[in-house]
Amino acid sequence: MTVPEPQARRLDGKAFAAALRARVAGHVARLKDDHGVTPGLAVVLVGEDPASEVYVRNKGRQTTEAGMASFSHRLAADTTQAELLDLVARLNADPAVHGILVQLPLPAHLDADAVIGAIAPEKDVDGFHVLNVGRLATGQAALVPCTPLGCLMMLDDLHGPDLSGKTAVVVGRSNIVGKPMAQLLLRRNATVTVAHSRTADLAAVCRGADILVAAVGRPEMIPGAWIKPGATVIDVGINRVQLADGRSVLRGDVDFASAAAVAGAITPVPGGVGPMTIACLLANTLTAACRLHDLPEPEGLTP
Ligand SMILES: Nc1nc2c(c(=O)[nH]1)N[C@@H](CN(C=O)c1ccc(C(=O)N[C@@H](CCC(=O)O)C(=O)O)cc1)CN2
Repeated sequence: MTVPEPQARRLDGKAFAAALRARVAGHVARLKDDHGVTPGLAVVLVGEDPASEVYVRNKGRQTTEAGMASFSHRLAADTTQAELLDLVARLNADPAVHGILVQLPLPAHLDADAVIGAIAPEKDVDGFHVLNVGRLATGQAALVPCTPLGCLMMLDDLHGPDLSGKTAVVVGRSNIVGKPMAQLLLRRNATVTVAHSRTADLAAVCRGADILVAAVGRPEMIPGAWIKPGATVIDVGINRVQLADGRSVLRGDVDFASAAAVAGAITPVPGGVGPMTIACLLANTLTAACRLHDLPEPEGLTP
């Protein structure tokens, strides 16, 4: 089998995230020195999902490294809805906590929508509360979901803040990625299509995209043949795949080898969008702290 030559620029999310974290840490140090405010992030994990354990540990470590206060709440898998809501109410009322994040997925017996709806919108650093969703959709100051915010920052860096005349296709319509990503691209004046599993001729729709964001959660579903030559490809998929030799590896929603031979720029998996998720969480926590204390927000951390 011949492996196609990569021609696309590889967008290094690890380096981008490290630079963003350093910027956030600088702002946090100034906030502490000038105003005596230490941004605080509370992360709630219910149960023992192994991937969530890793993400939550990384969130706590990176929060502390940025000079912020980290509050970790680990609850048993059989925690009741009432117990979880009680914790959220206490965090809402705690002045040392500026950001609250409940790690998803929650165990099946818990109602995630109700839990997210109970988080004070001004502390909802995930940007999942309906008030923040509505604010984003209507162009008002919102807290924006971390993964799409990270994608936007990488796109801004590559294309600048105006995507007028460009066609963007988002494959996937989740509340966490697909829908907010489409809103953010609209804000940048792109002409946006949201495609999904019921879209007719998905290949042709994708081939029309100057910017293609893949967020479907199906390993390597999008081949290079679906990509417009020179397009920017942002791969949000993080799929764990078992190889024939027994090894477990991470794969995106895009077939990297064939896509990189056609695209102009592409994010890899791992090391693309993933690391931006936690860096943007830190940025959102800083933004929330500034807003809660009525202080000016640092530039470039919100869309
Ligand atoms: N409350 C939330 N829950 C979940 C979110 C979220 O934004 N808020 N997103 C995902 C998980 N997630 C953060 O919580 C997350 C996913 C991936 C990465 C990341 O850095 N990925 C690396 C690979 C890591 C690995 O080896 O597994 C990469 O892509 O390079 C960070 C955070 C679901 N839940």
